[in-house]
Amino acid sequence: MRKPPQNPHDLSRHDLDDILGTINDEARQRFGEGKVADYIPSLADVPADRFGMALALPDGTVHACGDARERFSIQSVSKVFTLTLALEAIGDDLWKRVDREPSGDPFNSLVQLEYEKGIPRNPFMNAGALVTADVVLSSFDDAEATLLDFMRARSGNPEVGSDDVVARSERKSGYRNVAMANFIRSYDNLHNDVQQVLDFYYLQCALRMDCVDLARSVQYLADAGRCASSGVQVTSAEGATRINSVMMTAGTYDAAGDFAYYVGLPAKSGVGGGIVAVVPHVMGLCVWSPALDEKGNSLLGRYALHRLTRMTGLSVF
Ligand SMILES: NC(=O)CC[C@H](N)C(=O)O
Repeated sequence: MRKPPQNPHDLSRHDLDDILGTINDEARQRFGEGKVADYIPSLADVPADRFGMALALPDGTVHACGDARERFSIQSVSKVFTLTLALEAIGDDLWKRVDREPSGDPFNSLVQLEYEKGIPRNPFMNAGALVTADVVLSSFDDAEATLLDFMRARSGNPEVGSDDVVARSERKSGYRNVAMANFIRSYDNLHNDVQQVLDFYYLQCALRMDCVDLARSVQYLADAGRCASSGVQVTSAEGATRINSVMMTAGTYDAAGDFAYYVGLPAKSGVGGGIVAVVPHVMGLCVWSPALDEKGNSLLGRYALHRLTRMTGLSVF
């Protein structure tokens, strides 16, 4: 077994390519495990036997393997970026409307909302992401254009866009999200029209990006808020630390404890099979494989991040 380096900076570029190659080979041997999400009809057609992984360093270089250039529906991975926009727009006032505690419940759970009077547990469960979406809608004249510009600048890819077919499919089948949004509205914790909030939320979830785009997009969280693709200071060093901490405790829903245990990195998953993760001060990462485990996280994505932290010694613990 490879001995973890004493210092992450001891890893050469050759080592990184080697490690990605090994993980890619191992992951492909496990195709067939897990199940592609089918509750959003247009996601059900995505082939399960795909695996890609990419990592982006602060100097702008990227290492990738497998299907890292195949685009997929980023779904809840988008919640990292809307959280960043909302925090930049209204700062700590956000925490009056959404908490930052782990939920221990599935991403689409409604159960705590009534006890907690319409204040969602964290910005990464659907309920919290709807409130965050509402804040973004109230804060920018054209929230959709702001989000698209943000994603294009972070990824360095001007072609990033949202997939209308997926957004419409979710609009048709999103009964739970409709219930949740109306319930939150009944506590006055949504300020815009409910349908407008839902439509913005579906648009953000339906963004299509690949692993390289997404590794580049989260890299600012690994470099004290500075985005290598654009040279922009996206958030302060403190802002990046805070977002990473919420990813650590709530980014993978009721599997956050399991991720801390096996992976040990701030991470955010989506039901499209993508997971972004951050090695603070070292790199932004994205892994994608569409088949999910029973908690709704990519099964091979979790495996790959586990292997990466074990092979490199890079974990926050
Ligand atoms: N965990 C996810 O990726 C869920 C996002 C999905 N759009 C939903 O609202 O159900």
